[in-house]
Amino acid sequence: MPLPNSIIGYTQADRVRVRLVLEDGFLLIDHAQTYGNQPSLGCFSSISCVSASSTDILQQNSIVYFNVLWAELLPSTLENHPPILTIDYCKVKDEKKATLDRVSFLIDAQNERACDAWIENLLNTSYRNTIRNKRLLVLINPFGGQGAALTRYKKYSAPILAAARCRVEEIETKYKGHAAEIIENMEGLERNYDAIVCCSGDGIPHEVFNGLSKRPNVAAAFKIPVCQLPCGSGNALCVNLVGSNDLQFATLSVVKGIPIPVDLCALTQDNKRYITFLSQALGMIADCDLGTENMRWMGESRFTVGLIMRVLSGAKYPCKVSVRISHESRTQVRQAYHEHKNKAHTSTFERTQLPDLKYGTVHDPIPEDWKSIDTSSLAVFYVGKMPWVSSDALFFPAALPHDGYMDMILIDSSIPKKEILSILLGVAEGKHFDSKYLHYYKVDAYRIEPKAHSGYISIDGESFNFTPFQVELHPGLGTVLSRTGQFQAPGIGI
Ligand SMILES: Nc1ncnc2c1ncn2[C@@H]1O[C@H](COP(=O)(O)OP(=O)(O)OP(=O)(O)O)[C@@H](O)[C@H]1O
Repeated sequence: MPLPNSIIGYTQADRVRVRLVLEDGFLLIDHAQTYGNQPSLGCFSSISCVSASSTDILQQNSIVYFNVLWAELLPSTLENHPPILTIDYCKVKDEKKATLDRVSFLIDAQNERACDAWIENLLNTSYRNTIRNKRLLVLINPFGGQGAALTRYKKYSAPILAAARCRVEEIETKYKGHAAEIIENMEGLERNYDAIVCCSGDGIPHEVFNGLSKRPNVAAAFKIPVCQLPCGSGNALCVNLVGSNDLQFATLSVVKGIPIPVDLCALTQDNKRYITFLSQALGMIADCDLGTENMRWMGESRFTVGLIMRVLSGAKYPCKVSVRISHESRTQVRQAYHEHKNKAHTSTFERTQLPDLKYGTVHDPIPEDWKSIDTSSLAVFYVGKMPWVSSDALFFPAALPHDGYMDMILIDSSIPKKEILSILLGVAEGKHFDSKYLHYYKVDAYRIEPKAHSGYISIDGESFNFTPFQVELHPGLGTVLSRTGQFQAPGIGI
């Protein structure tokens, strides 16, 4: 028997009769059915009053399925009091901010069974693209976001996860590297969880991907989606997957997110092998990120101030870059972007072991077909696998989750200082992409060898040794939870 797609209920406050209809894309809470085109006689407790046209009714009294968390029928506890239908959902503003809310209706006792079936229909539709009652492993860095991560999680995220009836295990990280250890060693991780949620900055996801790479069955481990509740100082993973760093909106996206495969990068340095999911930087960006700790008192502007100081002083970062470039001109990069943008996501990775390194490690000879760029005057070396590197820096507008390339930006310090400044201060909207003063390549492997004795290397925002490293791609190795199945970035025009 098909499940019913509408049910009659009554508002609790004034017993106004309403029809709850499962429309295409949203749940309609319809006064008009009862009263024709007349204004309604009352209001719902949590939804604004309806007064004018049917368009207003639609706009004001509908809940998009993505925002529906749960619905249930509470049997009546008092004699002669009908059962109550409750619908928990997130009120969403501008596709960026969310708040938890609930609407409730009285149901005729004789409609109880029909209402149960309707609820099933509503939940099936609301969770069409993802798992219901997700089992979540939440890793909380209590020091993330200047020590506010735990409090913010409890206040803003936990209530939404509870409303969605997720089954949650929370673990606080106790020291640097703890998240990687938890993920590497947890028994039954693949069996017991539907997602790993990093309640942190980008440091914990970095550790999680590295922990997953050490599991005995790497293919199964990397199928667990990783996602982020933005509770750190840098929350790029969330910005790319959710399109906002509002904690409640991100929590809704954890509940409703769609698993998608993402390329991950293998990095070798000294005698170690790592996974990096976001970015690798040397030069001004790494310097401003990691070398401005003494300016933390300035808050977020330390990065901009650090940048201006370095550009004005003509800072240079001599190094040798050897790179396997797949798309070199901006036209080729655009073509590659549009070719891959709408391709179906199919993860090709099936072996149980971490894939072999196609190009060896940083200690092996450099393949002959790699291009060599030997420069004493590099200003910026930045490689990314996701468009946003922070909520206000769209450094890699052409990056895609699963195109098999990393995006590389090189800027030489010999260009006019005002051009470097305008590029770096203009990344907020990704407008630098068309600047003739920078190189923007799609690459699939590279090595960088710094020539100075000391400096900063930033990998996913974390500080690494200042020694040569080499990176190549593992296409589609990782899985993340995306709000829409894509990265949330404007992309680049044709
Ligand atoms: N209990 C802990 N004590 C100290 N360091 C920790 C702890 N838990 C996690 N860490 C480490 O803190 C680092 C930063 O974490 P995260 O990215 O979550 O926060 P953040 O606020 O963005 O920090 P930062 O501004 O330092 O990047 C990571 O390297 C992580 O391993």
